[in-house]
Amino acid sequence: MDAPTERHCYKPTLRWNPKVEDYFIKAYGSDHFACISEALTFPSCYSCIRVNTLKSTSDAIIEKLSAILQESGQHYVIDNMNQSDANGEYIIDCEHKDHVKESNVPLNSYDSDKAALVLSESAQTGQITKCQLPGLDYVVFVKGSGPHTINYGCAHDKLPKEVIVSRKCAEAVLRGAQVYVPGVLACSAHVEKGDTVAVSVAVEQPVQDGGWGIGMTRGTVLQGLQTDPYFFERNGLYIGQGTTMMSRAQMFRVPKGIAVDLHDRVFKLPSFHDVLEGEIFLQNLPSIITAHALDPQPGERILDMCAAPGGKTTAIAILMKDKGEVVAVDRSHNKVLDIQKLAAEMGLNCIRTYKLDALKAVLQRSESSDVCISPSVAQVELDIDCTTRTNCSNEKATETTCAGKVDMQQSIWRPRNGPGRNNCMGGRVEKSDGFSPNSFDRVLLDAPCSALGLRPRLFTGEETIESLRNHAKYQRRMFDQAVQLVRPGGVIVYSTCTINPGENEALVRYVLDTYKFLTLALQHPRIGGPGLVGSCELPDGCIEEWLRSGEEELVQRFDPSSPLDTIGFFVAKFNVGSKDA
Ligand SMILES: C[S@@+](CC[C@H](N)C(=O)[O-])C[C@H]1O[C@@H](n2cnc3c(N)ncnc32)[C@H](O)[C@@H]1O
Repeated sequence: MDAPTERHCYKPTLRWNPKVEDYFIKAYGSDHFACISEALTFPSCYSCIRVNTLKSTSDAIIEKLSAILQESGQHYVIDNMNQSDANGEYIIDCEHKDHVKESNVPLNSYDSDKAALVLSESAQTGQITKCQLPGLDYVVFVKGSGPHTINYGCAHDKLPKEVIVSRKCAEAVLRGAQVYVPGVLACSAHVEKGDTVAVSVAVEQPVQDGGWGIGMTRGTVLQGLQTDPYFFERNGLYIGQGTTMMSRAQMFRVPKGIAVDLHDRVFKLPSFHDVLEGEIFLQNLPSIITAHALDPQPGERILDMCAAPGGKTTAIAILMKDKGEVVAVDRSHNKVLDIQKLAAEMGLNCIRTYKLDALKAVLQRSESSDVCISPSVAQVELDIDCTTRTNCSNEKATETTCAGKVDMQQSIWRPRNGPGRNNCMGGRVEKSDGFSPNSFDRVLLDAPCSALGLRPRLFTGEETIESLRNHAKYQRRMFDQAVQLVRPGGVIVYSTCTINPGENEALVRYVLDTYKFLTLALQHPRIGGPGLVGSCELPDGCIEEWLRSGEEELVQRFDPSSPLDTIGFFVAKFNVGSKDA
């Protein structure tokens, strides 16, 4: 067999909107941005698992996972998970991270040395390791490997049979998933069950109207010729080789199932789909650290403003030992059901879920009375809001003012057999009209964002300067609601999974300039890097202000090209002073 070709390899290049690319180059410098852009196309080389400490322990989970991995015959590199380099910096051993050293991204001076030390200790235990950072021993890492070079068996006159998958499918496959039927876009002719196929991905290309698109009909027959759709565009976009689980005809006839068993992968990452349900949750390290930074205490009342699917909600509830109240809201009905399902799986009772637009999270009061009235006075919604109050262990005085009217409504609407798990009636999604001002001890705003930190990403061209600005406006309006809902003396944590400074440092600037009673707070643990200081001129001439000197060490910016090898993420924590000042 011939050696792998330039075509049959994994060397993707991210396509950015040119103005967005210019903006990021101004923000990061061209070398650093090139590293970030490259890192985004790779998955992290380890899986991060949060253990539900109310049901199990890290040691028990490590034992169970080892047994599961051994049984499933999944092949992993069983060498050092993490190691410190000569400077004592925290390096996760990963073959594709060569560019990390070139990028010279500084690790922050806070906990990075400690992280290096404790994580290098954990390296000695092998493939599955417990996080040694103080307070984070409920986090377990499982190492993967890659990128691997795959020999697709190309000879001069013979090309492999092929399957092309959608970008979303490929991004999931790079994280360890299988190739499922709905993700398959095209396949070679005469493919039968059991054939060996090379799998590549079709990434959006510029189209005539100036946008981006996939000009391929699902079910396209590939001839192995240069006239095949996306032939040249797929150079360097091969993600693995596998065995078909069904014929070509079936792939485009059946609605579901595994289409290709991808046994030779560019990245080998363990798949924990449906494994140890309720005992563990697969979660990015920065997300775990965000819940930790909020520092929720048992008995407190916490608001998670954009909560679905509930990763951080459940992390918060566990940190509170399931004591107190975590109010988890999301604007999507189905996503609220996801939070309920996760809370039930994890056996958490302190979580109450609501469908609510976070932009309208502050309850409106009627001018003529002290009674809380929603703009759309829906009876069932009033009842629901008050069900929470009657069950709440740490009600706030402001909320008891509704009691008279509430009792009446409850007698009409309360279901006979009472509320079920998490006070959700039989999986129903309850609507909320909002919450009283100053009624939460802590608020988490894990804002919807451009998600330009998620990994792996094979396309980013859809974001424009305008769309980035719209995300930022939306986040500010949400933050305005958070400020009203948190009590004086409370805490707000803001986070995003984007590398866009406009949604991160610029939000912090807006907050500190607008609300003088908010101050940036120290976060524990702090292993992310410093924030960006200064300002940047946008293409339309507007100046975007970021952090001021001294503020940068108070936020955590997780750089995807840094040795921590996480997704791109940002966390800011604010202490809330007296609102009268
Ligand atoms: C970044 S995700 C949250 C992830 C979640 N915190 C977790 O850790 O599992 C953002 C969420 O915000 C929700 N969202 C977007 N706009 C919203 C709005 N106006 N009100 C409430 N939720 C909203 C989306 O439905 C999405 O589930």
